[in-house]
Amino acid sequence: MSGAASTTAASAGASVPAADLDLDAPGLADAIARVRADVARLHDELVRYRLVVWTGGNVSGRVPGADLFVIKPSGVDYDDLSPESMILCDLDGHVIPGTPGSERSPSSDTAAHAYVYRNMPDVGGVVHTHSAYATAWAARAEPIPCVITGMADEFGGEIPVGPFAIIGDDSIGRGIVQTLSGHRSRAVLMQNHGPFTIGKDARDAVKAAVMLEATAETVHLARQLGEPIVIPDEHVDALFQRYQNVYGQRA
Ligand SMILES: O=C(CO)[C@@H](O)[C@@H](O)COP(=O)(O)O
Repeated sequence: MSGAASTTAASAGASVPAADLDLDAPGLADAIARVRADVARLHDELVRYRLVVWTGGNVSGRVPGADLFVIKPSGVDYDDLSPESMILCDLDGHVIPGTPGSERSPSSDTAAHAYVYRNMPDVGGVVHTHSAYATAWAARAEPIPCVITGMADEFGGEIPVGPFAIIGDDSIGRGIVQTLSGHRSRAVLMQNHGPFTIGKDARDAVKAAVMLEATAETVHLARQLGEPIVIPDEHVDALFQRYQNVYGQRA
């Protein structure tokens, strides 16, 4: 396929530029197949948790060890998404020609996802939705204050707002990276648009999108009853540390 070297990037520690990859090398081919399957399947979670209407949201996942990611085609019904219809891109957001799905246009937000992968090397998944409550906060450009423990657990503080940005070029990506770099939150409310979430992989970014919407709804409801009480920083820190390091099952 593309590139001269037969690097099995998935098994290598460092990330290998797309042009140097042999996409048919077994390790890399398996890694791409896994990410294609995960990304296709995870769109069902957006529907299950009612984070999207029609085709208005997207999931992508980085291919471990390679300068590649997988994203959905633009405007295709979620019921019609399959691993083979996912689109493989390099980290400049260019579709890799000759690969399954490459005959279709990738998501309108491909440039934004690519910018995040280029500039946040630890990010392995990106999600965008227009989920109702989070988008309502985004419409007001108001950060969601940290007033419930579940939010401290998951996001380590308030959910920040990113700038207004035009769809289709780097602008959204720049806004996401600017806002989330050095921030504990894995979610940003892009002004007048909606939420973008990041994670260590695509599933983790979907989890952040689900938790964000629940948070946005609960804090909105709390505000109908009066002014919610902001959790002091030292408690937020303790909750975040416990949830991130102790909660759940340890390997
Ligand atoms: O936010 C927007 C457009 O406003 C897009 O993310 C959304 O409609 C989904 O587009 P794609 O189907 O991923 O191209």
